[in-house]
Amino acid sequence: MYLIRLLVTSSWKVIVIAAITSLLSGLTTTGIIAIINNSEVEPLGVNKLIIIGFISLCFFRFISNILSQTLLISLAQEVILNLRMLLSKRILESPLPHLEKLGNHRILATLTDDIQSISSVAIILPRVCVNAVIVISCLVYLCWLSPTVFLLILVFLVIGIGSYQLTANKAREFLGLAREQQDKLFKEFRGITEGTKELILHETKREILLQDLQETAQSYRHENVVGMSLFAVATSWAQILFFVAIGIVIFLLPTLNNAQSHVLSGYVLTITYLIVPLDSIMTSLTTFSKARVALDKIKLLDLKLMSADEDSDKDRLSLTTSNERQTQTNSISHELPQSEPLIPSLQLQCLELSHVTYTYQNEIDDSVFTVGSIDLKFYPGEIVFLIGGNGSGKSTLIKILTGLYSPVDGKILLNSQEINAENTDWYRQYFSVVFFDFYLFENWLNSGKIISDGQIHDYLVKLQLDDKVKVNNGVLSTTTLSQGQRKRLALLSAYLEDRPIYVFDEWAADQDPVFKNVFYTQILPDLKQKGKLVIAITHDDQYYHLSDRIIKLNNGKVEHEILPEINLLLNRC
Ligand SMILES: Nc1ncnc2c1ncn2[C@@H]1O[C@H](COP(=O)(O)OP(=O)(O)OP(=O)(O)O)[C@@H](O)[C@H]1O
Repeated sequence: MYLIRLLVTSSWKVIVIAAITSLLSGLTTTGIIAIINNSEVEPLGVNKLIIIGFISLCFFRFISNILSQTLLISLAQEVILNLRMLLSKRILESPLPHLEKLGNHRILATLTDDIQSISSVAIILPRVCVNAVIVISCLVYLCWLSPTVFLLILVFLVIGIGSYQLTANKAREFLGLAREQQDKLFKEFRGITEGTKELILHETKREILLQDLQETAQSYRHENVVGMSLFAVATSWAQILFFVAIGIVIFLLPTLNNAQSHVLSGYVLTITYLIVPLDSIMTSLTTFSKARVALDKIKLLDLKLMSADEDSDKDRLSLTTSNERQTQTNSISHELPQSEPLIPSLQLQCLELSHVTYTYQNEIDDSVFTVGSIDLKFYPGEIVFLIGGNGSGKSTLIKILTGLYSPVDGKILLNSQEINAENTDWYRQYFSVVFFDFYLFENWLNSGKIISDGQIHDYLVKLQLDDKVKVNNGVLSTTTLSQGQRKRLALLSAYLEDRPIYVFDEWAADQDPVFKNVFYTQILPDLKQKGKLVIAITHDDQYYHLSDRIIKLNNGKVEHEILPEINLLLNRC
C-alpha cells in the first residue's frame, strides 16, 4: 500500500522506535492484566514483589504509551506533509495536456478531499498500532492460559475478519462510486465560484445548476450512506461474533472441561479487555477503506505517485527534516529565491520549429484538430505578431513553442540544439509569458532576481500603478485591481524575469487605448532594443506595422508570413 510504503521510506528510524514503544505498551498492558488475574489466586498484600511489579508495569505502560503515541503522531504528520509535497510536485511535473484533460475539479478534489482521507489514516494509525499490539499480546497471553480458548477465539476472529472483508469489499465499491460523484460535485462548485455573476443574473441558469448540484449531492449521499451502512453491518457482525465467542467461553467451556472459576475469570477478563482495542481496530477499517478509495483515485489520475524516479523524492524528503522543510516552506512564501539555477546562461541565437505538428483528439466525437506542420524561425531582437481567427491555433502554437506541449511530430531547435524530454525544463526557462488566462503570484514579483523595491516602484510608475500598488521586499501590497491593471502587473512580473524570449497572448486586449498605445509603441520596442525576441498574439491591426513579422494562422496552418526584413534574417542560423 502506497501509504505504508511512504511511511516506511520516509522515516524508518522513528518507525522502529515507535514499534518498540508500542510493543512495550501492549506487553505491559497484558502484564497488568496477568497480575490482576493472579491477584485472585494470591492476595496482593501477601506478595510484595507482585505489588512492585504491578506499579512498575503501570509506570512503564504510562511512559511507553505516551512515547509510542507521540512518536506515531509525529510520524503520521510527517506522512501527511510528504504526501502533500509529493502530490503537488507530481501535479506540477505532469504534462500540461494531461492536466488539462483531467480538469481542475479533479485535481482540486484530490488535493483537498483525497489528501484529507489519507491524512485520516495517518492520524488514527498510532491508535491502531497500539491496539494491534494489545490484541496480539492478549492473544498470546490467552494461548498461554489455555490453548483451547485461544484456538476458539482465533477461529471466531478468522470467521469475523473473513466475513467483514466480504461486506467491506462491497462497501468499498459504494465509496468508490461516491468518490466519482465528488468529482462531479467539485465541477459544479467551480461553476458556482467562477460563474457567480452569471448565475446571480440568470435565474434559469441558476436553477439548472442547483438542480444538477442537488442530483449529484443526492447520489453522493446515497452511495456514501450505503457504503458506510455496509461497513456498520460488517463491524457489528464482527463484534457480535466476538460476543458469541465470549458466551461460549463463559457458558459452554466450563461444562466441557470443568474449568476452575479463577481460570475462567482469567479468560473472561482477557477477552473482555480485547473487545475495546479490537472494536477500535474494526471501526478504523472504514477510515482505511476510504483512504484506499482515495489512493485508487490518485492512481487513476496517473500522477505517477510512485513512479521510477520517486526515489530521488524520497531521498530528498527523508534527508530534510520536517523542521528544515517547515523553514523552507515559510521562506518560499515570504522570501524571494536568491538564484534560479535553470535560468539559461546562453543567449538566444535562433529558435526554430521544424515540421512541428500537434494534434488534439476530441474524446467525445473522435474528431481531431491538428496544428502544423509548422516551419518557423525566430531571432533575438524581433517583434513577431501572431494573428488569425478564433480557433485558428494561435494559443496552441504558443504552448508548443514554450515547451508546454510536446510536438507529436517534428522538432524544436534552440540555437541548433534539439529540444527533447531531458532538456525541456531548461528550454522553458528561456520564456517569459503572459497568458490570456494568466495567474498573478503576488509575492513572486521579483522571482529569481535581486531587484530593489525602488526599481520596481519605477516600473509601477511607468505602468501607472504606483498610486494603487506599493511594493515591500518584492511583495505587492495588493492584487485586487481591475483586470487590465492586474494584467499590467503580470507584464511587470514577466518584465522583471528578464528572459530572452517574451510571449504575450492577447495582452493588450483589455487595456485602455492609452495604455494599449504604450504597450505597442514603448514596451515592445524597449524589449526589442534589449535584444529580446517578442512574440505577441494580437488582433490590434492598427499596430501591425510596428512588428518585424506577422504570422497568420488559419485552421492550424501558417497561411502566410509577412516578412519585411526576411532576407536580412534568413542566414542567421
Ligand atoms: N484542450 C483542448 N482539447 C481539445 N481541443 C482543443 C483544446 N484546446 C484547443 N482545442 C482545439 O484547438 C483549436 C485551436 O485552439 P486555440 O486555442 O489554439 O485557438 P486560438 O487561435 O488561440 O483561438 P482564440 O483566438 O479564440 O484564442 C480549437 O478550435 C479547439 O477546437
